[in-house]
Amino acid sequence: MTASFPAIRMRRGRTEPWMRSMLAEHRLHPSDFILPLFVCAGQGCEEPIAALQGVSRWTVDRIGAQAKAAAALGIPCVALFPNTPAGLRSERAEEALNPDNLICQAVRAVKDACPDIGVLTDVALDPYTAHGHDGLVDERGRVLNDETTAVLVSQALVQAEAGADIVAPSDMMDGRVAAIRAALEGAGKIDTAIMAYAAKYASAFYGPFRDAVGSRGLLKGDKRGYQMDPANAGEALREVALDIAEGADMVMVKPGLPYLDIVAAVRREFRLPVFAYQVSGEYAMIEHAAAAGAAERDALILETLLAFKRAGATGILTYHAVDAARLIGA
Ligand SMILES: NCC(=O)CCC(=O)O
Ligand SMILES: [Mg+2]
Repeated sequence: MTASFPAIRMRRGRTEPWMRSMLAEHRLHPSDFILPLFVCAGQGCEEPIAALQGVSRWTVDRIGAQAKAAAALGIPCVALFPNTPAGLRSERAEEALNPDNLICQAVRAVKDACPDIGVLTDVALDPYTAHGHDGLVDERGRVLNDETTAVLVSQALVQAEAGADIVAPSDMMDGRVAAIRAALEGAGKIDTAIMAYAAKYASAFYGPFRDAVGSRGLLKGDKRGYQMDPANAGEALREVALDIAEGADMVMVKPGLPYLDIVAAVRREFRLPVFAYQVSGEYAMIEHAAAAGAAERDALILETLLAFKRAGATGILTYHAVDAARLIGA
């Protein structure tokens, strides 16, 4: 017999839906997602965010219902972000330490409405500074590392005290994970976890988020003095190794899709949960592509999210979490 047929027919595994389902190496589940929620001042309000079509800011009295709806879909955790009123933003971000600020009120509201969902809060000063940077700045406009870390420690404690389950330093200061861990232990907050934004890149994909939290136009200069250079991969592994050594329970890579090589490398190198943040610009690209008729929205959502799983992500922070959980229908 002549070998006039392919020795191996890969297509046999693709013939029928049941076969494809049986052989799938990765799949999406609602428990893969963390839903970011934006909080605004006021009462009884939903404020649609123009730059993030389909995403809104919610007042504290309405945030609990959003978390409840997410939990009902099987989403295990929400990430809360405040749009601090302009009058409360300052050079030194004092409002970040107010135990009754928007974020603390929102944490309590979510916990009241839905005790079973996890609450993650961002530790960084950009929603509270008048200059839009994640930390305190010197007279030349450079972000001060150790002075900022001291404020971040207090901010993390205030959030943990309000009930945050996971504090997520997103500032990229050196040494802040160790300082926050030590302070949490000292305060008896031994179960408050730290998800370190370990490899956060200085990215062009954050634009719509700055609208969402009201810091667009405030930023003086850029964040390249503390966030990572998109040119670098090895440096990301060093950042992750440091955050692990300092006591991070889980790490994050951000943005998401353009940095899947980093997610995959972190997964290969380390044995701890690694999350990816599909950021606002990625969300906007999908929404705009779908609105322009370039591609089918639901398919884009599911394919991009599945790509994170394939790369090795434990979970994904995504503004599409609710849509995706509905689409999966698990
Ligand atoms: N610390 C949280 C973010 O910076 C989010 C960025 C985005 O969604 O563009
Ligand atoms: Mg670092």
